[in-house]
Amino acid sequence: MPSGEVAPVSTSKGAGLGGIPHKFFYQDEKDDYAVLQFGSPAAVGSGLATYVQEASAAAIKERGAFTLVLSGGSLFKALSPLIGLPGLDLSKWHVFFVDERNVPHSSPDSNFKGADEVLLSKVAIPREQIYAIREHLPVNEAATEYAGQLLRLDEQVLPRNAEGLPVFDVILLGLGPDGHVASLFPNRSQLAATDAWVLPIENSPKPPPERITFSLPVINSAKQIGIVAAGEGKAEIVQRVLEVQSLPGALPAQLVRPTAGSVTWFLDVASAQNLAIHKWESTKDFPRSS
Ligand SMILES: O=C1O[C@H](COP(=O)(O)O)[C@@H](O)[C@H](O)[C@H]1O
Repeated sequence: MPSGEVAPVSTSKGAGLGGIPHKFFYQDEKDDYAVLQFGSPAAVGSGLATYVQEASAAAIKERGAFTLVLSGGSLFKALSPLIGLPGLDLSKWHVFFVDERNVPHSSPDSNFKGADEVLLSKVAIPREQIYAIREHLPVNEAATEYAGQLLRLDEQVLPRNAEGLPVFDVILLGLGPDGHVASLFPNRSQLAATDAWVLPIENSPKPPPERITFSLPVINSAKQIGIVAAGEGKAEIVQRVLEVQSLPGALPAQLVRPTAGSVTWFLDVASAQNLAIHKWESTKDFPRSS
C-alpha cells in the first residue's frame, strides 16, 4: 500500500457500466495496484468473474491446476456470475477459505456454508477439492489442521515460493468497515505473525469470536489478490485505506502488499464515491496523469 498523501498516478476512463470499468492506478513500487470502479454491484460481480476466469485459464495452462481462495461475507453473492460461465475447467479447481469461523459447517456463521449455498453447490468442482475447516476442534487445533491440509498438497497444485510459502493463484478478500481483511483485525498481534500459515483467533472483535485466518505472509505470497468492496457502506473505509496514510498502525487492508503478485480493487460507484480521483477528474487538475 502506498504511504503519505496518496494520489492515483494514471487513469483510464470507462463508463463503469456494462462491465467496462473506470480504471485507475495508485502508485506502488511495482506499478501493479489497480482500482476498478464499476457502475453497479452486478457489474462488479461480472468483472470479478472475468478476473477469476482469466486467472483460471492461465494457471490450468501452466500447471494443470487452479487455486482460488475465498473470504466470507458478501463475496459469495458477488461471485454468482461464475455459475454457468462457459469454458471453466472446474475439475482442476481447488477452493480454500482465507478465513473461517470455528463453528459447525451447518452454522449460519460458517463461511463454508455461505459459499456452498450460494456458489459451490452450483458448480462442478470436485468436493474433495474444496478445503473446509475441520469441525469440532479447539481453535488452535483447527488452525494447525487447516495448515496441514495445505501442506499435504503437492507443488503442482499449490506451488511454494523461495521462502517456502504457498503461492495461491487468486485470493479474494472482502473489506470490513474497520479495515479488516480475512480475520486480520486492526491492532491485533496476528498482523505481525510470520511463523504460521494459518492463525487461530480466540477473541475476534466481530462475532463469532473463534476464527482461523491465513497470515499476512501467506496472503502476500499470492499471484493475484482481489479486494472486493461494493456499496455506500464501504465508501469511507475504501477512501481511508486507499488514500490516507496510517503508519504506524496501518490498517490490515493497507498491509496487503504482495511480494511478487498484483492487487486489484473491485469497487462500484457507491463505494468509490469518496475517492479523490473524482475531484481531480472533474476539475481536470489530475495530479500526475501519465
Ligand atoms: O467477518 C468477515 O468480514 C469480512 C467483510 O465481510 P462483508 O460481508 O462486509 O463483505 C469478510 O471479508 C471476512 O471474510 C469475514 O470473515
